[in-house]
Amino acid sequence: MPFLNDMIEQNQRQRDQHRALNHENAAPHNVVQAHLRHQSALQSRYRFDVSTIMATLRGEILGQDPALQAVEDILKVVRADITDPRRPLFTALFLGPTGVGKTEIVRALARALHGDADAFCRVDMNTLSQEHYAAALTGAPPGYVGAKEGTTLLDQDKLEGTQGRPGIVLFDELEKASDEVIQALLNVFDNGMLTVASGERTYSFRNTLIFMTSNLGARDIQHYDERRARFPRSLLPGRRDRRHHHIDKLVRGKLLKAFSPEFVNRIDTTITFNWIEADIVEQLVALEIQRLNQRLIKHHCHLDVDPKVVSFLARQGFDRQFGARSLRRGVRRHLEVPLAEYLLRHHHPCDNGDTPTAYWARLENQRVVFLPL
Ligand SMILES: Nc1ncnc2c1ncn2[C@@H]1O[C@H](COP(=O)(O)OP(=O)(O)OP(=O)(O)O)[C@@H](O)[C@H]1O
Repeated sequence: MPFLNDMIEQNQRQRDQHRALNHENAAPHNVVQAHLRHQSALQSRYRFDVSTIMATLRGEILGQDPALQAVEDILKVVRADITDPRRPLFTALFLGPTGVGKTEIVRALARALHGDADAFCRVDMNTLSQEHYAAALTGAPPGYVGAKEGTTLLDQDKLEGTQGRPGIVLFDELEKASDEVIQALLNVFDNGMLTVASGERTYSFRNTLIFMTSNLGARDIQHYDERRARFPRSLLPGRRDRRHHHIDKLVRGKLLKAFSPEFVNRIDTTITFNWIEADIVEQLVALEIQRLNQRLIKHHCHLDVDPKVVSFLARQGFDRQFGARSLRRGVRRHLEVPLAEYLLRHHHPCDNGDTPTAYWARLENQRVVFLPL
């Protein structure tokens, strides 16, 4: 009878697994396999879907595959709920040039995880370099000017997250942090706790994804790239891996000069972001227009742009040195300003649901159509 056969087989399997687990000389590999087979369900307190989050991130962040891969790896380990409970869930350091998506990836993650791009606690290390603010993070003696600042610097809810979703904190411009702040962070990396303002308040980072950004080495990357640009073949897509490898080495060297090995050694992942390359510039412009359209929803309008306009904005707005920010400036100048003028003239808050009539302009002899939704 198939049913009996199944039961006999299952019993035999369980006996084998048991024997494998108890066998003194069993190879570790076998033990892990047997043990995994024994587990039937994932027992995780986290309630998010890694592939859904990654699909959102991949739609929002372009040209940064190694960084996206690192975030995916982080999320998998967290979702499986196998991180060390006495430490932060993960610490990642994002390095590289300006305007390439280091902060945006954290915003996109906050949006995908918590439904709000600002649902993360951002600490600007530049501000912390002022002594009295630093005291707010490191714990000032009572009566000291920084002693009461802890509550304003760290947003406990955003930092600690919820039972099913991790909190997110971003320490921006890490290279500007003072030695005391770095020491405080080192303790956080070690035991996931931070006591500030003379012991009055304790923050737990044990359910927190810690991200840090730094522009360390950005100037060296620029010089290196300028030298390479004299040899156009070196900028060909096929050479990118070698170039990225070299830049990564350069930046890591800088990192070790700026911070102690103990600090660097406690960071789980260090990623050097790529320059924005010419071949993704049009996609970035299209993405900026998509973001603008999201913001236009509340005005019941939509912007319809001819692909030739996208090419124009990509051509004239791109400056590699300033990354995607230069493109945003082009979109603002050529699209946002005329649209804002149009909205102010034709779309009054007291319209009572009236939608504006379609508007269109010419940019580089191409149509930019502004449609009522
Ligand atoms: N790779 C990218 N994909 C999509 N959008 C990007 C990307 N890089 C930059 N952007 C756009 O440019 C803006 C600026 O990027 P971001 O704030 O991430 O810069 P950054 O790398 O953190 O630079 P900085 O070190 O100067 O803070 C973002 O808000 C986003 O609109």
